[in-house]
Amino acid sequence: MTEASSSSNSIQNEKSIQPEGTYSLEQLKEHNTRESLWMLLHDKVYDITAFMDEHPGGDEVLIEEAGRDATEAFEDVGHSDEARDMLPKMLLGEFYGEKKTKSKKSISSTGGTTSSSGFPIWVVPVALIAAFLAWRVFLA
Ligand code: HEM
Repeated sequence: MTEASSSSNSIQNEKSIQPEGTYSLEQLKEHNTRESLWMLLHDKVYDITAFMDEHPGGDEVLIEEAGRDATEAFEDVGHSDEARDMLPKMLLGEFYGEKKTKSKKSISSTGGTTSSSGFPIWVVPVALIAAFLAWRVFLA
C-alpha cells in the first residue's frame, strides 16, 4: 500500500528560468580576475582570459573592466573593425537579466500636493465647498 503524497505542491521558484547559454550579472561578476576574465559588451558575455596578453591596449585596462559591462570603455577607445572581428572567438553567450537597476520614476502623492492630473490636490474640496455655498446662497 503506497500512501499517496497529498502534498504534491512543489514550491514554485519565483525567479524565471535562465535560458541555457546565457549569463547573469552574478555569473559575470565571478569572473573578474586574471585567471578568468569575462566582460559584457553590447549585451553579450565574452571570455577574454586568453586574449589578455595579446591586447594591444594592455591587460590593465581589461582587468579594470573585468566582470562588468565594458561597452562604454570599449566604445570610448574607438576600437577598429579588426578589434571587433576578434570578438566572436571569445563569445560565451548572451547576457541574461538587467545590467542596472532601473530607476523608475513613480509619481507619488506623498511629499507633493499635486495630483496626477496636474492641479493641486486642495482644489477639489475647495471647489466642492464653493459649489455648496453658491447653491445655498442662490436657493436661500
Ligand atoms: C574583448 C574586447 C577587446 C578587444 C578584442 C580589443 C582589441 C583591441 C585591439 C585589436 C586594439 C588595437 C587597436 C584597434 O585595432 O582598435 C586595441 C586597442 C586598445 N584597447 Fe582594446 N580590446 C578589447 C577591449 C578593451 C577594453 C574593455 C578596453 C578598456 C578601456 C580597451 C582599451 C584599449 C586601448 C586603450 C587601446 C589602445 C592601445 C593603443 O593604441 O596604444 N580594449 N584593443
